[in-house]
Amino acid sequence: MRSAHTVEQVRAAEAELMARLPEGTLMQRAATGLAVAISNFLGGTYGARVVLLIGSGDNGGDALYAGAQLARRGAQVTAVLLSTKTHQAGLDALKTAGGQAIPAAASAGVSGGVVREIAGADVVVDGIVGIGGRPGLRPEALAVVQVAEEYGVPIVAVDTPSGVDVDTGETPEPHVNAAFTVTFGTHKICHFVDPAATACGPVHLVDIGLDLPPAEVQALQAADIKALYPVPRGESDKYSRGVVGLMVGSTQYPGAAVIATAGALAGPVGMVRYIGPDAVASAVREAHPEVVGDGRVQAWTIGSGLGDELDIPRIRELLDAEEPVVLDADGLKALDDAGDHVDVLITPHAGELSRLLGVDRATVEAERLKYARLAAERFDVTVLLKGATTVIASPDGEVRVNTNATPWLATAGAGDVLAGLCGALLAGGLTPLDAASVGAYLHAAAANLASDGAPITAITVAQALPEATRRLLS
Ligand SMILES: NC(=O)C1=CN([C@@H]2O[C@H](COP(=O)(O)OP(=O)(O)OC[C@H]3O[C@@H](n4cnc5c(N)ncnc54)[C@H](O)[C@@H]3O)[C@@H](O)[C@H]2O)[C@@H](O)CC1
Ligand SMILES: [K+]
Repeated sequence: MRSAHTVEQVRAAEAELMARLPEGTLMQRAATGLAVAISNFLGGTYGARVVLLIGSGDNGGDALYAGAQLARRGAQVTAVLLSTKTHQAGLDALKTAGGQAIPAAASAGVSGGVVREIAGADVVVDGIVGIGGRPGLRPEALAVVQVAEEYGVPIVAVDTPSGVDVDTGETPEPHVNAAFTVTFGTHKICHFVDPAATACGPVHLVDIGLDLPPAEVQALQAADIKALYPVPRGESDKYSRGVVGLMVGSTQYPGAAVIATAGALAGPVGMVRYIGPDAVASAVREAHPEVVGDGRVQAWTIGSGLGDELDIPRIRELLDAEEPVVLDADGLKALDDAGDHVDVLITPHAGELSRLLGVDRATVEAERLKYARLAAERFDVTVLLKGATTVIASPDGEVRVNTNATPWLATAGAGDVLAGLCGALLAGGLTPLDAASVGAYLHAAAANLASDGAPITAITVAQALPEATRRLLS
């Protein structure tokens, strides 16, 4: 499991550890991890040209000490100082190791010397701000970052890409877009939650020995998902494995029923029931002869592709009943904020969540964590907010993210597969939070297998689910 902590939690853990260690130990640990990551990225240090962008705080200190280590191993290192205040001991270490430092600005804009240094660099190190930073870049920082972007020089973010909102993953202002990020002690929320997560690139975690409290946000990994998956036991039969009922698709969108059913059949259940118009039920049985009609179920998937044919009173009855429900797409129109919905998992994309909450879509996309949490609290449901990184928020405040998706998964019907699969996982006995976590992970894993760098369709994702599950469980 990967854990992300808040700035406040990290600061407290750092303070506690720093009090027990000789001064500067943590920063040296951070700088060494950073220097190793940069050296690996460059494929060696000798003769490499490294430019450090240095802000006023300890984030710059990390970059300066790492720069000193790289200089000692033969790199040509230049620190561009963005503030009148600089981490002095780090700067002294860099100079002692043979590095140089130059101020960023000339009287008008970035100095020609700085532009030449950046243009000729193999890598630029963003030590502008870390966890002490507010969102946005000051004009002089923005100007040098733009020079690096213009010349296509990869930027390594120290701890966090400067300019992002560390605790929310929001990017309301200009920020660094990193080729990769090297962080210390634990992940921060911006590493997991988009849009900031995208700005981080791959994130390398350097252990500096922090003793941390429970995380604010967790990203489950393959081993965690494997441990949650409801594998049938010797004594299981088709009923004890769980039966899921699907109330999805319509004469308007019969394909949604076929696709969601394919997702459910690839889940851990023993049986799938389909409830819908006769013509759609025939199409479902033609594609999947094993599907049966109405009867007792352990969980429902409701809503994908219902179009205008949704029966809101009937859906509300099922939401209030004992069996857990996955509520997707058009079915979300039946959700109200009265009643007990703790066994309900909703699977909106940003547009659907924006309609539920009465805010515009761009706002939800910009503040995904906030609105996923808000909806979980307001409707007393677990929310799976779809996107490049999926945010899953439970009504008791627990938050998980899923980060293994491929952009190829943004294809019509993919959400129907996910809804069917999550319903099967609920019927298999998982809690809404775990069903959402396992469902999002396997859905993305199947998409990666099906795609392998090429376009995919929803059905091919559903068809790849058994292989993705096999690889997970083997
Ligand atoms: N103290 C230590 O021993 C350790 C520090 N660490 C490093 O220290 C960093 C935190 O250092 P600091 O607390 O000094 O804070 P930062 O270096 O993140 O920020 C420094 C200062 O920049 C100014 N600032 C805020 N927003 C800005 C913006 N948008 N543009 C320009 N300037 C802005 C503020 O005055 C802020 O205090 C971590 O991110 C990490 O890189 C880690 O190495 C772990 C150990
Ligand atoms: K940074």
